[in-house]
Amino acid sequence: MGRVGVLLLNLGGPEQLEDVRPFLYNLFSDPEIIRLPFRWLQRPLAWLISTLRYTKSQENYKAIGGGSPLRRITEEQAVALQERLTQKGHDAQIYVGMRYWHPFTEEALVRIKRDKIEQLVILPLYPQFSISTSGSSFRLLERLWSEDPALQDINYTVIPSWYDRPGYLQAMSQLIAQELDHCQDSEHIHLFFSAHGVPVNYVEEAGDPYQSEIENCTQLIMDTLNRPNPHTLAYQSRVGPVEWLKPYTEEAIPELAQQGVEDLMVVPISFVSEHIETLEEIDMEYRHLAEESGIKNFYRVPALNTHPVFIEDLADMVIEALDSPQVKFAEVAHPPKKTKMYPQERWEWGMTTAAEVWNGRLAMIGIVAVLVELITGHGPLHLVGLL
Ligand SMILES: C=CC1=C(C)c2cc3[nH]c(cc4nc(cc5[nH]c(cc1n2)c(C)c5CCC(=O)O)C(CCC(=O)O)=C4C)c(C)c3C=C
Ligand SMILES: [Fe+2]
Repeated sequence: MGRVGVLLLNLGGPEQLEDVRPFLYNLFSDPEIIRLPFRWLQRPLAWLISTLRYTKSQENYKAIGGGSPLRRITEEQAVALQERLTQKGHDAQIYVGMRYWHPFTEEALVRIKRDKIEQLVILPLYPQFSISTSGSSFRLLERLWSEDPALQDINYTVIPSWYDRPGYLQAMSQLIAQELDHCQDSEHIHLFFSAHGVPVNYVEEAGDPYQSEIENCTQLIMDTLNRPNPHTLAYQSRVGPVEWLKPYTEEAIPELAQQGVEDLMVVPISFVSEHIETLEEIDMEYRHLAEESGIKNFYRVPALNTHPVFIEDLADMVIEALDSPQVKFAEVAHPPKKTKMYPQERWEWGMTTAAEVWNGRLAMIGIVAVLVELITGHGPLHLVGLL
């Protein structure tokens, strides 16, 4: 086997407050983040949204110390992974490729070429696949590969998602168990799995497997944890006016409080590192909301970061990927679209949406017929030659 490299993919985050606006511009310029009917609208809209959003976003980054810790933690994960691979007898160089901030994916590829890597394992640091995260990075890589013959010489393989790996599930349940064991009467604590949301149309129309992977992952973690605690899954970090996956975290927390839940433990589920959405959104905004809603004890399970069981599993994933048939971008970058059937297209008898739509259509034909007769002096049947 030639020189081995591992490319860790993540989203990236602004390291200082001045980075927030250009970071948001990069994020919203991505058609996998905002899906628009016209490509030419993407950049003007990205400029508008980043301009309108950055001061509020800067306040959030200020609240967690002035920048995202995502780069530092991802680089620590890279070092830990390299050490674990070495201990397992595998010499590999690890690269970090962020989608929207430094070190950009493009920068990582320059280093990969410079180091003359021959075998590359591409490993997204998102346990579950979404078009908006791993999918976006895979599409970018697919394009960069198609434009660069030097990259085409590298034997690469992609790991699309890994939420069902026993090591990852074990590490997550260890973190939850540890947190529960610090509390009294821990069996009464309600476990609240909070995943990053995506717009509903990603799942229902674009075929994003994200929701089903998140649901399976939650169940697998609960099975591995093997404790009697009740649990709920909800989705956080909604952006913009369209409908996102439900229940929304900000609605589910007060609802649980109303049902009498007093002890809530939030488990961040779609992230493996601490970042703005754990440190600010969960630890500050949702904690405040929970306390206002009547939750007495609010706990949060930490992100995996460099948890040794997790790093061990990443190392095993890399070794297994090197020994398995290669997975190419074309297989993972484009999930098959779903053909959505709207309720008004599915015929059912009775006072249904379909009947209402057909009544409307027939009424429109009637109105047009009357207008035609008023204007031409002849009815439609006369006009088509039937009378
Ligand atoms: C699985 C994880 C993530 C999914 C799915 C995801 C989808 C998604 N995100 C936005 C909008 C924003 N995301 C932002 C930051 C951000 N998002 C994730 C993860 C997922 N995003 C991470 C790891 C980060 C970086 C956090 C950091 O520490 O800097 C932001 C910027 C932060 C803010 O202003 O709130 C935005 C905006 C959309 C629209 C989307 C799906 C379509
Ligand atoms: Fe996000």
